Amino acid sequence: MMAKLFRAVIMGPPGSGKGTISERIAQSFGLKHLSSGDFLRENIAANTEAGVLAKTYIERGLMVPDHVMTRLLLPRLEEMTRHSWLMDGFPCTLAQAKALNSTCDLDLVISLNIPYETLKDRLSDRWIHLASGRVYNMGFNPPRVQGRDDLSGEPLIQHDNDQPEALVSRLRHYKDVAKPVIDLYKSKGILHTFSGTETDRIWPYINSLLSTKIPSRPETDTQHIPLP
Ligand SMILES: Nc1ncnc2c1ncn2[C@H]1C[C@H](O)[C@@H](COP(=O)(O)OP(=O)(O)OP(=O)(O)O)O1
Ligand SMILES: Nc1nc2c(ncn2[C@@H]2O[C@H](COP(=O)(O)OP(=O)(O)O)[C@@H](O)[C@H]2O)c(=O)[nH]1
Repeated sequence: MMAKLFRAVIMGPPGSGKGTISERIAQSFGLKHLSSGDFLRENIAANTEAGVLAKTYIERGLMVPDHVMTRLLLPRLEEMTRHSWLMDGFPCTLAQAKALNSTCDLDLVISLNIPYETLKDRLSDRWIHLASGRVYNMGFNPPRVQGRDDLSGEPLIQHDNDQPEALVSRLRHYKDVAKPVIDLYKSKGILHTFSGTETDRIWPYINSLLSTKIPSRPETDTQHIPLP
């Protein structure tokens, strides 16, 4: 019998630890970590029609329009018929959530609720490897060689919009657009919210929630993760 696949979304403001926690979930539970930012970077690098369009928004520090995001992501998700996944960075608007809803049934949504001061401190110290999207933090998870990506050895950069001046408006925007999405998932009974200032303290709670839903062993290319 074909086992059911597990599909989850992680939401939270910039700097809330979506990427960091997604990596831990992927490692512990074998879900594929999908990231809207990674899909966009791939499409930009490959010069696809959607990638060329998305680039014009990202370069101006703007969100990519919903119709571009859904055109880019939904076909990729529809192809994922053999893997359980965790999506980070999508949906981030109600229109995106409705479009996702028409493609698949989510099992679980994780929402991270992190205080502003914590976000500000983390982001002002976030260093990024542009080509891969890998992130570092000089205190929390520093690179092995200062200023260099662990895998490629290429230089790390900081985004202007991670600096405190840009953060207030990014957070306001997140709150406005995420609220109806969070309300939607709450009404479906699949929303789980985690609050705190340290990823290491939030992680055990997420880990134990997921342990009740999926076995903690890596998924191979040919296996489906069965639900208990
Ligand atoms: N779901 C989405 N809808 C619209 N635009 C998006 C979406 N996801 C990503 N983008 C755009 C805006 C982002 O500036 C850009 C890169 O995304 P991402 O790698 O997630 O970085 P980010 O630094 O803005 O997010 P975060 O700080 O939350 O990690 O792509
Ligand atoms: N100091 C500190 N930094 C953290 C913690 N969790 C994540 N980070 C760092 O904070 C930044 C934002 O995390 P990230 O996972 O990119 O968040 P995202 O924007 O929600 O995807 C990164 O530089 C992480 O390395 C934490 O508990 N403490």
